[in-house]
Amino acid sequence: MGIAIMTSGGDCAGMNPGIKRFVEYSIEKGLKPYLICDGLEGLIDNRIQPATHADVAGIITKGGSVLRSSRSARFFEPEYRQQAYDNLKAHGIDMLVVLGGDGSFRALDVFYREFGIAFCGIPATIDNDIFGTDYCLGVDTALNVIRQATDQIRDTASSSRRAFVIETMGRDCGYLALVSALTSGAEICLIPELPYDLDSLKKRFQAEIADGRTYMIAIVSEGVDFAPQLTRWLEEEVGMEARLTVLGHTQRGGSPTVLDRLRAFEFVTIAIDALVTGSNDGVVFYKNCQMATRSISEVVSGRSEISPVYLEEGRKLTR
Ligand SMILES: Nc1ncnc2c1ncn2[C@@H]1O[C@H](COP(=O)(O)OP(=O)(O)OP(=O)(O)O)[C@@H](O)[C@H]1O
Ligand SMILES: O=P(O)(O)OC[C@H]1O[C@](O)(CO)[C@@H](O)[C@@H]1O
Repeated sequence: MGIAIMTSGGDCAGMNPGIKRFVEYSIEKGLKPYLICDGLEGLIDNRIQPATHADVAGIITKGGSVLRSSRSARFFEPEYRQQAYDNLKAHGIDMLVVLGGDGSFRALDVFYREFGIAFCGIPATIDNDIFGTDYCLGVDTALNVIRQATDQIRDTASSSRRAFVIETMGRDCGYLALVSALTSGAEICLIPELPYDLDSLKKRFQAEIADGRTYMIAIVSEGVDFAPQLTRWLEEEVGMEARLTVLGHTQRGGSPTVLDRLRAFEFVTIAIDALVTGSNDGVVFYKNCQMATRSISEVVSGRSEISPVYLEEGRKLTR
C-alpha cells in the first residue's frame, strides 16, 4: 500500500525529523513510502518519488524541509486537483501525511472529499495557532531562536543605556511573543490578544528610569503591527535611545531542538497508525500531555487560544 508525505505552507524546524520517522516507520509497517517535493505544487506537477532509508539519512539535524514546501494558488482550481489525483493513482498512493498549517489541512480535506485519498495532518507551524492542539512542530526551535537573539540583545542594551524593540512572527497569534517575553524577562510585550496602554507604560518607565533603570526590552508580535511606532515612542515619549530588531525568517530556521525532534517522531507515528486503522481525515493533536487524532472539521471549527495563565502574566507587560 502506497503512503506519501509532503510539507506544505510555511516550513519549520521539526519537519525533517518527521520525514525521517515517516520513511522508517512506513517501511516497518510494510507500507511503500513516497516523498512529494515542493508541497501542493509538487503534487500537481508529479514531483513524487519512492523513498528509501538512504533518502533520509542524516537529515534529523537539519532545519527547514528537505522536501521543500509551497503555497499553491493552483490547488484551489479543480482541474489541478484532478491532475494531483491522477499522479497519486499512477503511483498507487492511497494515503497522505501532510506537515503544515490549517490551510494545508483544509486543502487535503477538499481533496479527500473529491477523490477519497485519506490524509492525516500534522500541525507544523511556528505560529502555534491551530485549534485543538497545545503544540505545533517548530515552535520550540523558534522560541529558542528568539531566546538566543533576545539574550544577545540584552548584552548590548545593558551596555548602552538603550531600549530595544524585538519584533517576532506569529501572524495573528501572539504566542511566540508572549512566551518569549515571559522567558526572557522583557519589560513590554504587545500581542494581538491583549490591549495595551501607552500612557500607563510611560508613567511606569519614567518612574523606573528615575529609580535607576538604564535599559529595557520590548517584544512585539508582528500581528500588532506596531514595532517601528513603539521604537519611536520610546525615544520621543520615554526619552530613551531606542533600536528595532525584526527577527523575521530567522525564526523559521535552525537545527530542530530535542523537543521538536521527539514530537515529530510521536506525531508521525500516530498519523501512520491512524491511517492504517481507517482514519480518513484526521489531524494529530497534543493536549494535556496526550496525543491522538481528531477530525479536520473539528480543527477548522474553532480558534486557538493562548493559556489564560500566560495571558494574565502578559497583561502586566502591556501597561
Ligand atoms: N480551501 C482550500 N482549497 C484548496 N486548497 C487550499 C484551501 N485552503 C488552503 N489551500 C492550499 O493550502 C496551501 C497552504 O495553506 P496556507 O498557505 O494557509 O499555509 P498553512 O498550511 O496554513 O501553513 P502556515 O501556518 O505555515 O501558513 C495554500 O497555499 C493552498 O494551496
Ligand atoms: O514566508 P512567508 O510566506 O512570507 O510567510 C510569513 C508568515 O509565515 C509564518 O512564518 C508561518 O505561518 C508566519 O509567522 C509569517 O507571518
